Amino acid sequence: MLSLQNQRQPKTSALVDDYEISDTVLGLGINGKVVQCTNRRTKQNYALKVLLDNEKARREVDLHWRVSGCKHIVNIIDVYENTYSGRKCLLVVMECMEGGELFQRIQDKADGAFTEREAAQIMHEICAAIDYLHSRDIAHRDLKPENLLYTTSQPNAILKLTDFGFAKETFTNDTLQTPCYTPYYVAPEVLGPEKYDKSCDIWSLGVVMYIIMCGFPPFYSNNGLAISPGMKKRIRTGQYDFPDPEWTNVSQSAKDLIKGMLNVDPSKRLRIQDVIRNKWIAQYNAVPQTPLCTGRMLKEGEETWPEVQEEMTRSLATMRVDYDQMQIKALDKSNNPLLTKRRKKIEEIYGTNATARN
Ligand SMILES: Nc1ncnc2c1ncn2[C@@H]1O[C@H](COP(=O)(O)OP(=O)(O)OP(=O)(O)O)[C@@H](O)[C@H]1O
Repeated sequence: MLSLQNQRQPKTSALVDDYEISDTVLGLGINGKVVQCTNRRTKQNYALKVLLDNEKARREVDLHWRVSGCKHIVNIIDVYENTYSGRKCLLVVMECMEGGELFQRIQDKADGAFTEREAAQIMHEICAAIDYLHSRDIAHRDLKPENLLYTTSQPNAILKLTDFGFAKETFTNDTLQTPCYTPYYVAPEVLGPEKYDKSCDIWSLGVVMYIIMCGFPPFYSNNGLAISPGMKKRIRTGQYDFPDPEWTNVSQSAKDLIKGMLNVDPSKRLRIQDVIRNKWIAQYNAVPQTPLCTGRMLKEGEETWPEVQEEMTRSLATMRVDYDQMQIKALDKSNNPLLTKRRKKIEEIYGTNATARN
């Protein structure tokens, strides 16, 4: 159930009255196409994402809209609720990110032109987006290369995070949203551990930073199959290294930061506050200008890049499921008397499996 508080309402007028939809496809995702559209009055170009209107889509739009004010998050301009061939759709008009994906831009740089300091600046921008979200108790849960886009192809372009399809409010627990539950009386910590969802974003930050520094991922499957059992084990046990020669000149501070973000235990993993306070991020202007081999390695691995993306997508999906289950277990084990009382009441109403619904 979505809170109506502060929730903006989509327009019910026809989108085509205000925007002309073009044939230019900006990107493809599991939820459909993102196409270019043009404001009829201002002639400005925008990106249009079409979603089938359902509860999941409403949540995506609501959360994305709420955090649209952040400089490092793709801005939502307008949302329409229109019907096409009898199907209700949500039409999301966003700023058009003409600069394309982060890793394409790094790959396009001349060999040796990309330095550790630039890498730190990029991480600083991505961390600003995650900090904005986490401080508002929202976890993105789908932070991956293709969701990091540049405003333009100019040198001063801004890097922004998009795609809130898996975003989640970290203090809302569906299991407790029953008529007998009054949220105003309950302290946030009573609602259960919210750390798992946020720690998923920190793991992604660690993987993205690793790739930014060297041009290949920390975990990959040996047999070419996306997320093989071996790869899953390596992720779970934190088996990755910093091989030579790509990592030889990279600073120890950068490696330590990655280690902190890829800690296998989500409760020991760094939090976004630790990350943004880390010297390598906070004082990115003082990071050494050591040339990195990222561009060359990305070029060399161009053919396998779709697999790298696929693997990260699957790893995140696995992690979301695992963490949701850990969260439910942690809730079940909680000794908090108020929670126990509520759980008993829920069980009286819905039966014994009620607390496992999510
Ligand atoms: N505002 C934008 N400007 C330009 N291109 C965009 C914009 N938003 C999305 N795209 C492109 O469209 C692709 C798909 O968008 P998005 O990730 O939002 O859709 P999705 O269906 O949720 O995808 P996914 O499969 O990643 O979950 C992006 O990877 C990107 O290439």
